Amino acid sequence: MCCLRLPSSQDKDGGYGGGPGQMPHLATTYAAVNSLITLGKPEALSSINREKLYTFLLRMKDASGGFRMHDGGEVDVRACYTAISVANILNIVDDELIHGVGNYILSCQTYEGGIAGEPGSEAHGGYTFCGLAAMILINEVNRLDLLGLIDWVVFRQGVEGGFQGRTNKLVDGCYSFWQGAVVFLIQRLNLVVHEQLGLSNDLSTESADDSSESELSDEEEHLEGTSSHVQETFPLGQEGAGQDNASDSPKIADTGHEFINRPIAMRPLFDSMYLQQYVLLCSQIEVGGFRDKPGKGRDYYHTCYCLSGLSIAQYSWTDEADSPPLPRDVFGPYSKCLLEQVHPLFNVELDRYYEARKYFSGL
Ligand SMILES: CC(C)=CCC/C(C)=C/CC/C(C)=C/COP(=O)(O)OP(=O)(O)O
Ligand SMILES: [Zn+2]
Repeated sequence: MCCLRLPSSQDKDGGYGGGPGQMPHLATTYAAVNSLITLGKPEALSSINREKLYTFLLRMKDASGGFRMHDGGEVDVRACYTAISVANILNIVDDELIHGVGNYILSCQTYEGGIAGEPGSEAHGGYTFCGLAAMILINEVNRLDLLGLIDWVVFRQGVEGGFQGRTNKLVDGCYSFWQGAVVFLIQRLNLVVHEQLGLSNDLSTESADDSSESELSDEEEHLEGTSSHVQETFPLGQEGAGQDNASDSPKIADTGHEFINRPIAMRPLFDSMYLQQYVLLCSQIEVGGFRDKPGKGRDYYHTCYCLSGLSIAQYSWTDEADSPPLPRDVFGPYSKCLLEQVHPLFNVELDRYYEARKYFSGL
């Protein structure tokens, strides 16, 4: 099993390469850390040299505020996310690491509303997830134009049910996670969205009342009488009050934990059942594994991100972490198809995330 080789992929100066002897790289460091957390045993967690990893992360930091993927490598939003993700989950994040990251990511949000890999490039689902997740982790998500981002992402689900990565491109199973998770994260950002809409809490409550008087759509009926499901619109001034407000912001080390415990107050902005159908019926290969689309071969990357996207879709109607979806929100036989929930900011199984947090917060 490749994970047994991970300690030897750890560079003597910190970080992980793709294999033993290879140069440390942020993408493989992120993959190695998440793999060790998924293994979850103390031997796996204690094998990570956090002090050296921190110095590797600082070495990757660029004057622009962003991070580069490896020594002499490219600076992009993916590097910002992978650096901040491992720093947060390993409890080694500090002000020096996050300094300027928000400015860099902000400079990558495009006229379309999504986020590009670098300033001046095209908005893309992979980088949009990275940028949004990193901004949440550093407590600066209110600086993004979330209304523009919503406008962009809601049009990325194709008639096939899957998501495309960018405008006018084909759908692909891996974007089930990259784009699906963007929506899943936005569902927990209702207060920032409301602020950017210029709605006060009172107005929001009024709009909730108004909509309850209007004729119910199919989705609204879906929500009727389901106490374990999200409200039709935001119950502001109740749960989540003060979130994303500088004075009440969680400490940077706690952002990943605080975020998952936010109640969802916004229904999904994509068709979750249709996405599940794309993943299971179009991306899945009968002999096992997942692919981009019919006609393509399976690979580990698409298997990982199709499954993570499927989990995101299955849990998109639940209103709190750890509560299981209703059978009607899961496509296919419940006992056979229901997946574990993933943490939407780190893409590791939620239970393993909690174990890792317990372990690393005690160090
Ligand atoms: C954490 C981590 C490693 C993040 C990676 C994020 C990610 C998936 C970035 C996308 C990269 C990219 C430009 C793909 C376009 O490929 P394409 O032109 O073949 O595909 P497209 O037609 O779907 O755009
Ligand atoms: Zn893909």
